Order: sequence, then structure tokens, then C-alpha cells
Amino acid sequence: MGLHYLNFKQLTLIHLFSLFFLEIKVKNPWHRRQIIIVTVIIAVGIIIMVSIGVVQNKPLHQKYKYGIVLDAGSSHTSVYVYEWPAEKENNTGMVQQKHACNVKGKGISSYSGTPDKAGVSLKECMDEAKMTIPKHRHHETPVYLGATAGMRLLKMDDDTASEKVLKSVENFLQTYPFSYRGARIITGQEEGAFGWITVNYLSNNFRKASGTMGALDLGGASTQITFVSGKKLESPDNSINFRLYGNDYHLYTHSFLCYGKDQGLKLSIKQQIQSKHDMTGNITLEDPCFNPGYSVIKSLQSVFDSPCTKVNGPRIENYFTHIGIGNWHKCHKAVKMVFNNTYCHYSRCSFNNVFQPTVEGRFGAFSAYFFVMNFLNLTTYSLDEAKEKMAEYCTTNWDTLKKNHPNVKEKFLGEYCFSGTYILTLLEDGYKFTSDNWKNIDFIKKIGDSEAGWTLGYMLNLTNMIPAEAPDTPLLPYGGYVTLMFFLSLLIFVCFIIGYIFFRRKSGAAHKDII
Ligand SMILES: O=P(O)(O)OP(=O)(O)OP(=O)(O)OC[C@H]1O[C@@H](n2cnc3c(O)ncnc32)[C@H](O)[C@@H]1O
Ligand SMILES: [Ca+2]
Repeated sequence: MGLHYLNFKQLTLIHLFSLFFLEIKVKNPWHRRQIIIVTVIIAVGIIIMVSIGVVQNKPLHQKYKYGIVLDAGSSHTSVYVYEWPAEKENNTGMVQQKHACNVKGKGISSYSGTPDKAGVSLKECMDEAKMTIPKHRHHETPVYLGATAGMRLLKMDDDTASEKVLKSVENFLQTYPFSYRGARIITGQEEGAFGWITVNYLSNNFRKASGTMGALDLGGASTQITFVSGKKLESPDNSINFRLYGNDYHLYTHSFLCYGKDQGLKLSIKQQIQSKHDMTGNITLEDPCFNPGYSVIKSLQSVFDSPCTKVNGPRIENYFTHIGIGNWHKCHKAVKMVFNNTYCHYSRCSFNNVFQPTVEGRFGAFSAYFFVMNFLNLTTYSLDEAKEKMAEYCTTNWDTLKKNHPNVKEKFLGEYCFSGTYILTLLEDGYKFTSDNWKNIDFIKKIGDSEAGWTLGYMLNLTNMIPAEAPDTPLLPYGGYVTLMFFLSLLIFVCFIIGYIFFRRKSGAAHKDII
């Protein structure tokens, strides 16, 4: 609006000046002093007009808005603070992660026995969020809490306990001056779809012709795969459609509950124990997925306590000795056993009779995919090279590993042989990635300053920040407008000078002729 008004005004003024100038020339071409004065006035006028145009159209000092999302995962809770320029809410790529805080201790589902403590466990991180966001924005800052697979499992196991935990976090979050918008268990489909929205929003893919990237999320208790598929989706549960920025996206998505890396380990240990032991006597599990020299006494309860591994019968009170024998090939074989590939009721499946079309395009693999592959230095290798490196890692002695990595949490260090093997097996034997399309997987933690995960997509959706249709944009970007105005003004000025010189010469010649 302002841009059009000024352009019109500028052009009108220029036009008036030029008429005035020509009139002087025609009436009295020898009046040099007046012409110089008019030229100077025009030059000053042009400078003033360009300056006004620049100042008037300059983006105003940015005002920011904020949003908070709590990712209540199975292994831990993270609090994310997002920030975006107030005037550009609907432009892609505008929302950025401003702050992240990891809540100390385990996930909220671990408070099933002491639900009252679940809420207050978030205090430190919520206080940090309060400090990060300017005070005058507090009351309008939305806060969302989404709980994932840990709470899904608790709900299956003990519905009342899961309600109590959610109530506890709800009561606590409501004590803050923010705009509380709910605490709920999100579905696996939402988790997959919002992870996909996040990575594509951050990569600016919704406004580019290059297409989108798939999303692979490996949590502690569940894992998600989401991508745009050109194939017919044979099962409605796996299909989700979005219209974003004027484009339609038909997504395939699936969340495997119990196939996160922690529950996957329980499945593998359960499978190995049951195949070799009758569960009554002393059990020594020789596990090929743990390094030689690893030996820890663990309770059977810790393996069989989850709905993913629950067995009918008497309570399991025994302990077992978990011994590592470090053999990648045997480990690979054992891990494959947790993926059921024996039957498929569709034209094609990933595993466990779940429909999945062939993977297509590039993928961003985040969360534990990144933590594990990054630690093992496997993010840039081919599938075959990654297998070779894994074989080497798994045979490394436990004491040597501990000595080489004194700062790495022992639980993670001990599990990397299993975790790396689990990831390769899930991707190859589960989702059917091959040596050829392995290079299409990017192991990522962040895009720009923002972490890859479902939280950003969840907030963008709930605050309606991704419009179905592309918003109108000005014909020219601000920089382009200023440059164009400058050069047009310069051109007009040069024309005046040339005109002036031309008239002077002509009138000079006429003067001579008369003499
Ligand atoms: O999505 P859900 O399944 O609810 O789980 P989560 O959200 O808690 O899961 P994360 O992605 O935070 O972590 C996935 C797993 O990776 C583990 N993890 C986190 N940091 C790690 C690291 O540096 N090295 C290895 N494992 C790590 C963590 O304990 C989990 O088992
Ligand atoms: Ca997660």
C-alpha cells in the first residue's frame, strides 16, 4: 500500500519538475542560473524521495513471539522454546528454536508410582523458559505438553497411573504465567507426521520445487517412519494427507510401539533368554551384542516389566548375569529375530505385517539414529562399510572401551554394539533400505539451530502457522525495491543532465548564428 502510494507520488513529482524545467528552457533557454537552481532542486528532491522510500518501507524493528513445547519422551523430557517474528507468522522457515532444556532424571512415565512428583520435576526447565521469554510476552505464550511412547505404554499397563501423571504435569504447568494449552499423549501417527513437518519446514522444502524429505525417528520406546509415497496406500491407518502452502502431500506414516531402542533391547534379551533358558534356574546370558568383558547382574524384572515383553505366568523375581561375547554376525542374527518378516497380508510390508511401500527420496534420521551413528562415526559410510565398522566395534574389549571413552555414560557405551546393530537391521531388514539407497539417509540432529523432532511441527499445526494456501508476497523483496528506486532515480537525474547539456549546446549555436 505504502509502496504504491510513494511510487505514484515520486513519479508525479518528477513529472512536474520535468515540465517546469522544459518550460524554462523553451521560454528562456539562456537563463543559466535558474536552470542550475532547478537542477539542484531536482537532485535534492530525488535524494529526499529515495530516502523517504527507503525509510518508509524498511521493515519495522522486529517483534518476536514465543511458544513452548514439552517433549515428554519415554527416556526423558525436553522443554523447547520457539521464537518467530510477529509479522511473519505464516512464512515458512520463520520459527526457530530459541532455547532447549533437558529435564533431569527419567521420563514422566517413570513417575507412575509417585505421580505427584512428575509435575515438579519440570521446574528447572520451566524456570529457564520463563527467563528466556520477555516478561511482556508471557501471558500470550502457548505451552503444550505432548507425551509419547513411554506414556502410551503406561496407559496400556495402568490407565489410572497415566491419568494421574498427566494431571500432575497439567497442574504444575498451570502455575506458570503462560497460556497453558494442554498436556496429552499424542498418537504415533501424529508423532511421525509432525516430525516430517518439522524437518521439511526447517529445510524450507514446502516452498521449493525439489520435493520433501522423509523422516525417521528412533526413540526409546517407539520408532516412526514417514515419507511422501507415490504408490497407492493399502492401509488407511498409514495414510495422512496435508495441504500446505498450496500443495497437497500424501504421506505414508507408521509408528512401531515397542521398537524404540530401549524396548528393542528388551525384546532382544527376552528373545535370547527364552530361546535358551527355562527361566527357573540361574541364568547366564551370553549376549553377542555386548562387548567381551562386559558382565552385569540384572533383574529379569527390568526386562519383563514392560507391556512389550510381558509374559504370562508367575512374577519374575530372579536375576540374570548379562555377559558380552562381542560377535557382530551373531548379534545381527539375534536382532533380526525381533522383526517378524514371516508373513505379509499386503503387497509389501516392512515387518510385523505392517504395510509399507518402497522407501522413496531422501530421509532425515534423527534422535537415537543420530546419537548412535554419530558416536560410532558411521554417518558418512556405506551400508557395507558400516557393517564392517560395527563388527570391529563389537569385538572391542569392554575395559578398553571404558578407558577410551571415560566421559561417555556407561549405559550408552555398553549398549552401542546393540544399538548400532539394531539401527542397521531396522533400516535394512525392517524398512528395506538397500546398499543403493543407503546414501539417501542423512543422520541429523539439527537443521539450522533447531532440533529435528516432532515438537516444532506439533506447535506449527496447533497455532495454525502453516497455511493451506501460500500467502501473498510483495512483487519485489525489500532490497530489490530499494535498488530499483535508486537506479530509476539516477537514470532520471542523468537524463536531466544530458538534456541540459544538449539544450545549452543548441542554444549556444543559435546565439552564434544570430550574431
Ligand atoms: O520417543 P520416545 O520413544 O518416547 O523416547 P524418547 O523421546 O525419550 O527418546 P530420545 O529420542 O530422547 O532418545 C532415544 C534413545 O536414545 C538414548 N540416548 C540419548 N542420548 C544418547 C546418546 O548420547 N547416546 C546413546 N543413546 C542416547 C535415550 O536414552 C533413548 O533410549
Ligand atoms: Ca521421542
